[in-house]
Amino acid sequence: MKKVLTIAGSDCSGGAGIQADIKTITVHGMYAMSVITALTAQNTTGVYGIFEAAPEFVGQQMDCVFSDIRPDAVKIGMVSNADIIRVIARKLREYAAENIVVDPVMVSTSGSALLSPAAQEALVEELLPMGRVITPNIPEAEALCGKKIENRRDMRRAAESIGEKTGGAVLIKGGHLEGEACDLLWDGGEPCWFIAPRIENPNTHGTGCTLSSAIACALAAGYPLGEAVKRAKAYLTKALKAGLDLGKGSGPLNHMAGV
Ligand SMILES: Nc1ncnc2c1ncn2[C@@H]1O[C@H](COP(=O)(O)OP(=O)(O)OP(=O)(O)O)[C@@H](O)[C@H]1O
Ligand SMILES: Cc1ncc(CO)c(N)n1
Repeated sequence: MKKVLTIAGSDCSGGAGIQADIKTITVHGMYAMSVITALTAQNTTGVYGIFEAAPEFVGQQMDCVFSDIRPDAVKIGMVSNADIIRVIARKLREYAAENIVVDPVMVSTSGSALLSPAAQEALVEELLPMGRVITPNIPEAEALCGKKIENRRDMRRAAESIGEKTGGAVLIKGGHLEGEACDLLWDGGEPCWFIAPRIENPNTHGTGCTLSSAIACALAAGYPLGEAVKRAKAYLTKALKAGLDLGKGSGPLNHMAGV
């Protein structure tokens, strides 16, 4: 059985973060492991509290995972502070982790900041260059390239500029633009578009977490990056289309509907 590790924050409401990742990995028929960087008190209406893990404890969790059950792929989500980011980067290097997908989580779907400015800098310097692919959404891509993104042309320019900075592939998710749900993968050559119809479903809590863990699963299964993104997007689209409607705000996906 393939093993996939998620390094992320806990979402007690179950739709994003560690919980979304474990559900996604499990329905892909893979063995899920988790290194928890922070506990969040959140639900479909917002993030109300964040309790960060001590950096040494994040390191200890990584030692326990890598020294025993080596992951075939690693997904990184919310990492919250610079010291945690540095420990994660050091341990990933120490264990020569493979197939790393970094979702540079900065803001929640509900608009709350999940990353401090100092942590943003550490993320860019230390963690993004380790990713086989990084998966910013539109506001995150804007923060990373310092320019506004309003259309597909802007997405293309941003992907190239971010990719040149980090040295790896970039998938910019277009969920926050209007019209079709277009994501752009840039891996050094001609960019590749992944286009799905926009689903009229306001319940999009955890779409980004779910997509990045599904990409990690496909990489663990041995698919090349383009195929991994294609499969992950198909999974995400099905999970969104299933039309689960829970909570008072932007609700979660049906992770079970995707496979
Ligand atoms: N209404 C929608 N219909 C179809 N696909 C969507 C829709 N909204 C988002 N997506 C897709 O979901 C994936 C995640 O994109 P999105 O831009 O929502 O990420 P995100 O903001 O990081 O997510 P989150 O912060 O909610 O976890 C992308 O593949 C995007 O195209
Ligand atoms: C813990 C966590 N990670 C990521 C997101 C992004 O949606 C969230 N809301 N919560």
